[in-house]
Amino acid sequence: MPKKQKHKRAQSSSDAKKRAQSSDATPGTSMSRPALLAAAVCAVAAVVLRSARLARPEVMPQRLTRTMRVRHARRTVPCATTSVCGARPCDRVVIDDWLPPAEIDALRDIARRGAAAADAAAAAGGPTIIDINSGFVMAPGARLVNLYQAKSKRKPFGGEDYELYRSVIRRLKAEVEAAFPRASALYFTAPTFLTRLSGENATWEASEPHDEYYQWHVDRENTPHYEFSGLLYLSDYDEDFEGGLFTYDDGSVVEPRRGRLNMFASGAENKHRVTQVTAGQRLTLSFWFACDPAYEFRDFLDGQAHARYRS
Ligand SMILES: O=C(O)CCC(=O)C(=O)O
Ligand SMILES: [Fe+2]
Repeated sequence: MPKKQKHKRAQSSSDAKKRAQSSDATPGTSMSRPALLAAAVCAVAAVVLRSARLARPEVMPQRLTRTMRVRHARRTVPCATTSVCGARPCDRVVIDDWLPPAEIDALRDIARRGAAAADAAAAAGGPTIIDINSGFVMAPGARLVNLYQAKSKRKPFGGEDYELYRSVIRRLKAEVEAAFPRASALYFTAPTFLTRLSGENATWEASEPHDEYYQWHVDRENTPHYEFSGLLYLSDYDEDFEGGLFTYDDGSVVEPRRGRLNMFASGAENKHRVTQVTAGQRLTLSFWFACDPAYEFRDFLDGQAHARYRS
């Protein structure tokens, strides 16, 4: 070891000894008590600041692109109408990376298996709507298929699929209740869908009034007991598909991104539509919550059409 360096080491070890002997030093450290206290105060302040930053919602950008990653973006929107729920926020909230990629892939696979039931008869383009509860799959040009009444003995979904679906819905409920705090509970309601919007048939065109995804609409005007709407995107804008932007009528846009949870109050303040998908496939899980317990959909994977809600 070069002399100079040796000296430096020896010097610093004797310094350390001196510091340890000093009455101001904390046993086992080379820091004085005041310095240690200052460091602890700084560390606590950093944690407090960080959690304050995390607790503060971000403001939703006018166009939330796929590559932006928001932790909890909110736009405050005044309510356009009152509802049976009474006072509640009418905001729009987006949370990214809400579900881990493995669960997104599993939901994508459920959608793929469900949609396959209609594919033989359907034109590839347009929306395919899969109602996991009743088993109905609806696609343009195809007759209505019921997955649970199909002649084939092979059921499209198994126990693990249902378990995942139920668990996702349970977590969604907690998230919607946290995003839109109200005095009383919310109830998961029907219908709920996995939807595939396909751009693969260039000749397919949206037409009034049934292709409502592509038309301006208010969810509560279509289904009066909807209080809060939610969409969990299972595919990436510009990667998995083209077109397919979620657009509010005030011009703000949400680009779908895998794992992006898009929630909003279902009234006229949040009129929206989806622009036509022009290539690829766009997959979404859509769900709604009511505030009237009579519309609660308890055992929602019972294969029954949702003529009755509470089981
Ligand atoms: O898929 C979307 O982004 C929106 C779908 C929608 O508007 C609806 O299901 O009511
Ligand atoms: Fe909608």
